[in-house]
Amino acid sequence: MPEHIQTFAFCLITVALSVVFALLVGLNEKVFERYYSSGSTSHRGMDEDILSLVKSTVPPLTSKKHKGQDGRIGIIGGCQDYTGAPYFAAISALKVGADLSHVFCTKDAATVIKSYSPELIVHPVLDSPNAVEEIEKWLPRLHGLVVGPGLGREDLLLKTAKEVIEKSKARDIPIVIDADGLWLVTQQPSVIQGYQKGILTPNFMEFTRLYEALHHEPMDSNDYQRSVLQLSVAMGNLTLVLKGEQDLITDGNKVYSCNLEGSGRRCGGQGDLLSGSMGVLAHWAHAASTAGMIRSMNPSVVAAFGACSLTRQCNSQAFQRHGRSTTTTDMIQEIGSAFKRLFES
Ligand SMILES: NC(=O)C1=CN([C@@H]2O[C@H](COP(=O)(O)OP(=O)(O)OC[C@H]3O[C@@H](n4cnc5c(N)ncnc54)[C@H](O)[C@@H]3O)[C@@H](O)[C@H]2O)[C@@H](O)CC1
Ligand SMILES: Nc1ncnc2c1ncn2[C@@H]1O[C@H](COP(=O)(O)OP(=O)(O)OP(=O)(O)O)[C@@H](O)[C@H]1O
Ligand SMILES: [Mg+2]
Repeated sequence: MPEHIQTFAFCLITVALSVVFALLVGLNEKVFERYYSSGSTSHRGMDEDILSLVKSTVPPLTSKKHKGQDGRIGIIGGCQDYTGAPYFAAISALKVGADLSHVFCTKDAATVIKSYSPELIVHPVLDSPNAVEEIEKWLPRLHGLVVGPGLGREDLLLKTAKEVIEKSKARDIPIVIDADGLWLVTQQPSVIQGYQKGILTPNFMEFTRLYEALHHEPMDSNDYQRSVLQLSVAMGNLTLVLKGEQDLITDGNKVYSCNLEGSGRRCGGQGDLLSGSMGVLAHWAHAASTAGMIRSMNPSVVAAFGACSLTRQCNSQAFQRHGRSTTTTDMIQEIGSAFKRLFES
């Protein structure tokens, strides 16, 4: 066969093989997409869609606003044993973009928390005899509440937290429940059951306790997605975030998985950064939803996904600088640039 015909045949076969290969890859992607949209949803396109929804909820910075308009967030927590957790949550809320951050804690925790930062407004009322009245006075001025970081498990403090949750629900305030607030929910699920502006952020142990309290059987550790769906439904389609290697987020309809790369560093306090940021993002998402700017997704799920992505991005950035010595304080220093990268670019 002449040489030019041989070359032509070779090119033809190469082109044909490339076309077949491209078709197979395309088909594979379709199957992948179908699989994920019917089960847990986590792939780049979907992540970007949710992140752009989060972006759309971020209020613009303009010279026309007054202090407080972008969010006044309250943290219920801080007792003799734990002063770091409410501080981490409250300062994270500010760093994400809330204008004011209030901490309602016990008397002996207050001076300690104030001394960490002059930016926080600290109310030493949580163990006072009229604690609920003292906190209730502030509720009309709050846009979001985070209940639980460093709250402790004393009955009296949990009772106060419960009454504050009830009062906040009556005012339609978005409520994130974390840490010892989840201990309360495990004892009395009805305190938040069915509240559409509520979000629970359990770590693995907190989730296990909640699941077993509601389902009266051990959870299936081979299928966390199913367990998280079941628990959300049992809680009246409440938004849940099961934190871990992947953060699983659901309102009982679909499970979204946030697996943006963090690092292998698991220092205490990362969960507090998450719940504090979520308090702000929940306020922004519900405000955007009321204004008709989010229609396709539950605003609580949007806020949860945004806060998980932000926490993991902070973890990754802090780890690049500090490696094994990374602490939550280092992560908090990254909030500004992580936020910009995820939500303002
Ligand atoms: N600096 C501070 O003041 C801090 C205080 N914290 C407070 O400490 C209190 C107790 O919180 P905890 O988170 O310790 O709650 P728990 O007392 O329920 O303990 C959970 C335990 O589960 C373990 N765990 C987590 N994930 C696990 C997994 N996948 N498999 C097995 N074990 C797992 C953790 O190591 C922890 O010991 C809360 O009030 C919390 O806010 C924490 O937020 C950490 C920082
Ligand atoms: N294995 C993991 N890999 C990557 N990121 C993780 C992993 N575990 C947790 N995270 C991230 O850290 C965040 C906090 O989760 P964590 O389980 O540390 O909460 P926590 O136990 O409540 O923390 P805290 O010490 O503040 O109470 C999660 O939302 C997630 O973004
Ligand atoms: Mg925690």
